[in-house]
Amino acid sequence: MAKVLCVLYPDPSGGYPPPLVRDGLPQLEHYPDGQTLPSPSAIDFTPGALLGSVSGELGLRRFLEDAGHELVVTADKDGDNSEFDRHLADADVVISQPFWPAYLTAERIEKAPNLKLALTAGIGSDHVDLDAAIAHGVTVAEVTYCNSISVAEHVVMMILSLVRNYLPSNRIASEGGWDISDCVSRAFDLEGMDVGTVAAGRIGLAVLRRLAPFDVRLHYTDRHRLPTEIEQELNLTFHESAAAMVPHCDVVTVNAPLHSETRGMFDDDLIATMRRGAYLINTARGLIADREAVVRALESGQLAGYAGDVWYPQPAPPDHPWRSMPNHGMTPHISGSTLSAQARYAAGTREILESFFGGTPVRDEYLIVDGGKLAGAGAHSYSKGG
Ligand SMILES: NC(=O)c1ccc[n+]([C@@H]2O[C@H](COP(=O)([O-])OP(=O)(O)OC[C@H]3O[C@@H](n4cnc5c(N)ncnc54)[C@H](O)[C@@H]3O)[C@@H](O)[C@H]2O)c1
Repeated sequence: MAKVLCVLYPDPSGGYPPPLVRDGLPQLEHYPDGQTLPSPSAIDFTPGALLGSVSGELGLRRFLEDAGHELVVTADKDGDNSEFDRHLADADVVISQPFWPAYLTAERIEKAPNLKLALTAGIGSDHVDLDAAIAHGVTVAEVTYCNSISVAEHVVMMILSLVRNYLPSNRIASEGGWDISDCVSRAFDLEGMDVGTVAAGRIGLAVLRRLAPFDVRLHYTDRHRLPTEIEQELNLTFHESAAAMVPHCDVVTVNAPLHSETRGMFDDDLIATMRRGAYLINTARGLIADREAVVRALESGQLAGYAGDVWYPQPAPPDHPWRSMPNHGMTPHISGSTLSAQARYAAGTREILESFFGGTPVRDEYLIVDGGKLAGAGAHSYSKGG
């Protein structure tokens, strides 16, 4: 029987469970491109409940224990003496969410001789050293599409928040003020702007689709070009690279995975080629943007705003400069962990575990690494040497 080690974020400060805000969730039929929703044999949770924190256990305990497996759930993931490290030594499966990532470094994979499956309850498996997983025959899987639309909605929200100067204006209202000049001296309409996405995969394309009605000019770059019908439908301008695209944009959104080609992409040099006063929204991964370069660009006014929910490391330390830089709209890593998304990735996690323990193939679109190489969604979207 297997030992499943699951790393989740801490419970709410007010205790678990938090009060239910709404009754149930809307029913979806399938994902926008027709991909089937997660399809485990059953679920042992109520959709809409908080599943991603320690006491939520992704709704997995009954299923795993009934099958005779051991489930260990912890939020204690960092430092040499963490509970995660102690249990990793004989774990067969590690489950982690990108919001509170258990960094599966090469050293940690080395110390986990039984490890066969690293499962991301969410999307984005860069917290796993993929080269080490390849070398050690560890399968890496994630719940592809589970929160792509959740993130796309968040991106649209943050673009509008920055361009219209929403957050400072909300603060002024909350604090009893009526300083209209202060609110509007940084506020613009999005209409007519050039908006570009670095990557037009599930999230990037969903952002483009959602922005089209705003009467903006849409741009994208991706290593896979979109079908001509989609380019024509959305009137997209394709660019060969991010470097070729960003000088033409007022707003840039980053929606690519973190790997060798994207690490540190938004550095001083690339940001210097952007339009003065451009906005940069990064909900992909913190390390795609150079931490200090972003701060410098906001301080100089080269960027008018930066927003996102991804940092490095996570959780970010209290003195991380992105917490205090000017004109930012940062949040903790939340965009892909709405209660709606949690229901999908908890179900998808169970689906992957059912395949893994049942000896049937994990859906190809869920695979990042398998059989000692990049596979499935991983082969499409990642490069080795991340
Ligand atoms: N903030 C969050 O909560 C959150 C949630 C989900 C995903 N994400 C991040 O967003 C990423 C994308 O998610 P998705 O669902 O759209 O995945 P996806 O696999 O559908 O799309 C990724 C796209 O990136 C493209 N790409 C890869 N390398 C590139 C490069 N060097 N230049 C340009 N394009 C490149 C791929 O061709 C693909 O089209 C994830 O890998 C993850 O890092 C963040």
